[in-house]
Amino acid sequence: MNHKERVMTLDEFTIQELRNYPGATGQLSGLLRDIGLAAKRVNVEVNKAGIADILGEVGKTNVQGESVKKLDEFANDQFIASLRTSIYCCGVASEEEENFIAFTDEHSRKSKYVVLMDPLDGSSNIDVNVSIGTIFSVYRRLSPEGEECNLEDFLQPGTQQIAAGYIIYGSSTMMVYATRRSVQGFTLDPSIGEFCLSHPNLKCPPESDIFSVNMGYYHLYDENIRHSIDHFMARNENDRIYRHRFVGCMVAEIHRTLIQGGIFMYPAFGKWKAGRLRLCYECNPMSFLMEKAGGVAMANGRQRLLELKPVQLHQRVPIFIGSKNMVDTWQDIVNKK
Ligand SMILES: O=P(O)(O)OC[C@H]1O[C@](O)(COP(=O)(O)O)[C@@H](O)[C@@H]1O
Ligand SMILES: [Mg+2]
Ligand SMILES: [Mg+2]
Repeated sequence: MNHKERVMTLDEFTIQELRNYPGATGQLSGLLRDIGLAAKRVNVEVNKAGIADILGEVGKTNVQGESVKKLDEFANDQFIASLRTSIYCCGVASEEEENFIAFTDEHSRKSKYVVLMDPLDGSSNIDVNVSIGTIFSVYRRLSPEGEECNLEDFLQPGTQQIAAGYIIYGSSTMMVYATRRSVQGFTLDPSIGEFCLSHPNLKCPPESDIFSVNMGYYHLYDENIRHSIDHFMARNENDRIYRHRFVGCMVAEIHRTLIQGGIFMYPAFGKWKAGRLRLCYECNPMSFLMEKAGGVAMANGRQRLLELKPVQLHQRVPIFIGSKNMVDTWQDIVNKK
């Protein structure tokens, strides 16, 4: 790189955005910077997980009955602490907390945003050094500013999101977020400890040769879902070849899909009759981001995921998300059956 070309940091970028939109108050920018700061703290622990006492389980289960890993708990505590300190957030809901948390101090009560999050996504990858992530979603509260936030603030349809994004702790650490205007990707430069704008104005390619689904459950999926998956599997050498990927971490699947295109599916089946992934803090934020990047996100062959009205914080939902043409084709197949 020419030494005169300087990559903008997250802080610099959000300040520049403020200049472009003079009506903006800077509160969302401040909130995104606070989330970025918590992510850096989590990143430090993730990076030394093998030598710090951070691998393995805490020895308790969360509200979903899943075993909590030490890193799940650490990430949850870090993000909540940052948001509590932030003057831009009045409350948070997390995968690891049964109920939402309303921040009661004067500054927090006056702020207009609530945050929903999966502090550590892809938990089963932690102990084997495979990509993990954090997912977040930001809504403007419905309750009056100055009061404590309430459950309805957190149960808004995904279409109402103001911003959403993820942090991927992968071979490098990135923060990617969407606002109503665009999707921007920042890579953590460890030499200066800052997220730097590396992937401006991300767009999901409309077509790709990658499909992603847990094939271990193939025989448990409904017939029309199996049929739609079959479409991506070559039967003879003249068939179009698709490549299959499954990382076991939604953040990693979405990140790959955003950059290289493809379709990621997590259908309902067996014990996950309502789907496996969570609507409010996994599927809604990723669907918002994917749509802002030109992709599509469905809850079934006919239902746009973002239009669902959540009825509870930890609700689950099936998801079919990714490149526009591929999800459109998938819909045609699944609706015909
Ligand atoms: O291996 P399985 O059972 O298909 O589950 C994989 C899915 O579980 C998840 O890890 C669930 O998220 P958590 O790790 O936050 O519970 C997703 O990221 C991933 O897509
Ligand atoms: Mg998750
Ligand atoms: Mg999680």
